[in-house]
Amino acid sequence: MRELASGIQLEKSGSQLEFLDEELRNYIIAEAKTILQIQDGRPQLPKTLPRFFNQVRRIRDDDLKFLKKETEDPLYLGNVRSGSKELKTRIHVNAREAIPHHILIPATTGRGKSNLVKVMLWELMDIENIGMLVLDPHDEYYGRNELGLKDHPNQEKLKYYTPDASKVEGMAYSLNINLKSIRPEHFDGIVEFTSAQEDAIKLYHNKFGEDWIQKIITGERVDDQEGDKEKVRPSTLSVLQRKFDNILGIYEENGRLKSRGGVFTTDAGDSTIKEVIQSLEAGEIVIIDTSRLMGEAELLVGSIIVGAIFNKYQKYKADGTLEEKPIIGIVIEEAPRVLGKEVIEKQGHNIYSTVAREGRKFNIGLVAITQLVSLIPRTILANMNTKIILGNEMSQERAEIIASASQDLSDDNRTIASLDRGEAIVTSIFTKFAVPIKIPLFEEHAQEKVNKGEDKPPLLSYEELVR
Ligand SMILES: Nc1ncnc2c1ncn2[C@@H]1O[C@H](COP(=O)(O)OP(=O)(O)OP(=O)(O)O)[C@@H](O)[C@H]1O
Repeated sequence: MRELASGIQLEKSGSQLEFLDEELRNYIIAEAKTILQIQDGRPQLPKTLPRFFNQVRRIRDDDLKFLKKETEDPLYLGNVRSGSKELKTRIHVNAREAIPHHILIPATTGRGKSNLVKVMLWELMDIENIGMLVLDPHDEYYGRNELGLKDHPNQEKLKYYTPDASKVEGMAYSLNINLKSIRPEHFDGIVEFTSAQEDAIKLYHNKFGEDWIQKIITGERVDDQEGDKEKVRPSTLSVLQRKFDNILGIYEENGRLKSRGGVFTTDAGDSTIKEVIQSLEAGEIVIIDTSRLMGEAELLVGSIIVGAIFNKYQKYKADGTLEEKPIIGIVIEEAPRVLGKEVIEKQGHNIYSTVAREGRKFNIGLVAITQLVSLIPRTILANMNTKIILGNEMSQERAEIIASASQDLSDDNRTIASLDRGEAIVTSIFTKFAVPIKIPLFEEHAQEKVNKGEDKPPLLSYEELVR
């Protein structure tokens, strides 16, 4: 009947077409898919179909009581969504489980990735024993000039490193990294060197130890044993000098080393890396404002920190103390820069791809954000056991996301394309089914808590109490 009516509509009267009995003829076809069966209040994977002619209705909060059971270390992601209707039921994952199993946030631009990460970090500020390293290329999480993590009531758990700390109101640390903190392996898989350049680096490192970069930049000669032949060709040395200038902003002028941007230096920042690692090991959230760094320098800073943490955690595992240590999470934007197939094939593994493959054993996980999932190898995608899928209009990307999801999303291709800002689907080995959620807008979500904190009566001093 409907098909016939639509034919008439096309050919003749269009929307002016009148039905004698409109109510009777109009109907909506809904396709249903069984995702979960609730038996005695407990969710189970469905083995049977609902009865024929069973009543169909929209989901209600009451139906989701089983989700309300207390999760340990709950990381709130948003509320359950039915279409674009938001329910009251809140969705949490256990942060201590989900982070070491890696979280992937795939989305095209403008769909609310940054907002989601802000909400997640805000929530993590309340959870103990989780250290988060946040490489922040847009300097958007701390909230320098607007509401941000700095406004959280637990702000002492936050450490913010930025190149211009003195200009920041509130507690900020200078992002200075001494060249001596950088070792050749920190560049692995991040910066491409020819084999001649790699040999030169090895030679300088062997000969000058932690001063190796400095000596390359000042062009110190490395002569070979026989004394008459240079082991490093001048052209190789000058390419290395140019690379370090580009990446680190370090160059020589009138016999002195200069630092463009001031992040990498020779005269400060001896303890920065050590302090960051201490904070992470104390379960704090460390934001590194990398907005002034070149992409490679940002990855390098992360590589130095993550490499050191990874080594430490390997040792903790070996000596049986790993479980006493906080979980470590690393937030990285544009993840294909380090997890991309091409990058790994061409430049070999880097510390981030090592964490993606092996971090779970050492309680270290990634929160990887990307617009282009298809660039990441399936083996790595399959290892990312929680995916918070935001809207994506690129069909190839959707296909990859669906193929690597923890639940069957094969019918959800169009749904993913039409997800509005802040709407997402959470698919995870830690949820029984792929849950559609609405992520709150950070400003509203955070303001609620800030206001609540302000409503609290001020703490009384001892004198006031005994008076
Ligand atoms: N959960 C949400 N509810 C309502 N509005 C949202 C939500 N998330 C994001 N928005 C709005 O959408 C816009 C884009 O958000 P956001 O910057 O988080 O997106 P993005 O994916 O990180 O974008 P980009 O890739 O450009 O950084 C913002 O103006 C924000 O206010």
